Amino acid sequence: MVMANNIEKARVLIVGDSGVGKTCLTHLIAHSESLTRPGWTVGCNIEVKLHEYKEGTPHQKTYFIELFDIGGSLSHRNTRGVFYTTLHGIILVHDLTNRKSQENLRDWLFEILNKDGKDIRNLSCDNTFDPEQFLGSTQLPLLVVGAKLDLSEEKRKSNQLQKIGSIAEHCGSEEIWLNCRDSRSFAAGTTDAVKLSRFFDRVIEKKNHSRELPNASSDRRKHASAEAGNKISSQFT
Ligand SMILES: Nc1nc2c(ncn2[C@@H]2O[C@H](COP(=O)(O)OP(=O)(O)OP(=O)(O)O)[C@@H](O)[C@H]2O)c(=O)[nH]1
Repeated sequence: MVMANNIEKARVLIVGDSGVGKTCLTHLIAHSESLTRPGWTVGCNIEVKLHEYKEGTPHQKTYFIELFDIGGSLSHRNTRGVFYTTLHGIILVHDLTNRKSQENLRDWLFEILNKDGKDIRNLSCDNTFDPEQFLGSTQLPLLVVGAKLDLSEEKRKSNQLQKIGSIAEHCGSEEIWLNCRDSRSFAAGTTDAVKLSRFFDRVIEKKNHSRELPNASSDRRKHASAEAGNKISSQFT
C-alpha cells in the first residue's frame, strides 16, 4: 500500500473572474461530485486530487494534485501574488454566458506570469504581452475551462467552434466546456476526463522537469530582453 507521505505533489492554480465557477470546478475535479452552494472564495481554497500519472502504462504512478482555487475578487488583487510562487500548471476558467470573463483570461495569465511585479510587457519587442510566447518559455501546462455550458444554449449548439479565436487557440492548449454542477461532467472515459487527465500528466512532467533544474531560479535576472523567455521560465522552477 502507498503511504500518503510518500506520494509526490504537483500544484495547479485555478484562476478567473469572480463567480465564473472556479470553486464548483475545483470541487468537481477533487471529489467527482457537484457543489450546490459554494461560498465566495476569500484568498484561496485548496483541494487535493489523487491522480494516476500515465494510467494503464508501465510508468503509472500516483500523485497528489494540489488545486489552488484563487478568489477572483478584484479587492484581493494585491495580495494573491503569494499563491503564484510555486506552480506547475494553470487552469483558466471563464463563464460561457459572460464574454468579458473570457477576454479577462489574458489579464489573469499576465498577473500570474508577472507575479514579481516586473512588467513583462517591457521584455517583448513591441511592448505587448504575448501569452503564447511567455507560456511557451515557462513550459507551464495550461488548460482553459468554459463553465455554465448548461446556461448557454448558443454555445451548446456550436461546441465544435469553441476554440476559434480564443486564448486556448492562441496558446495551443486544450479547452473544455462543461456544466460544473453536473457530477457526470468528468465521468470516466469521456473526452473531457481524458483531456483533464492528460493535462495533469503534463503538470507532473513539468514538476519533475523543474526538480531536475534546481539552480535555474538563481539565473532569474541574468538575461536581457532577447532572452526574456528563459528568464520568465526560471521563475517557475
Ligand atoms: N448553472 C451553472 N451554475 C454554475 C456553474 N458553475 C458555477 N455555477 C454557479 O455560479 C456561482 C459561482 O460559482 P463559484 O464556483 O463560487 O465561482 P468562483 O469562480 O469560485 O467565484 P469566486 O469565489 O468569487 O472567485 C454559484 O452559484 C455556482 O453554483 C455551471 O457550470 N452551471
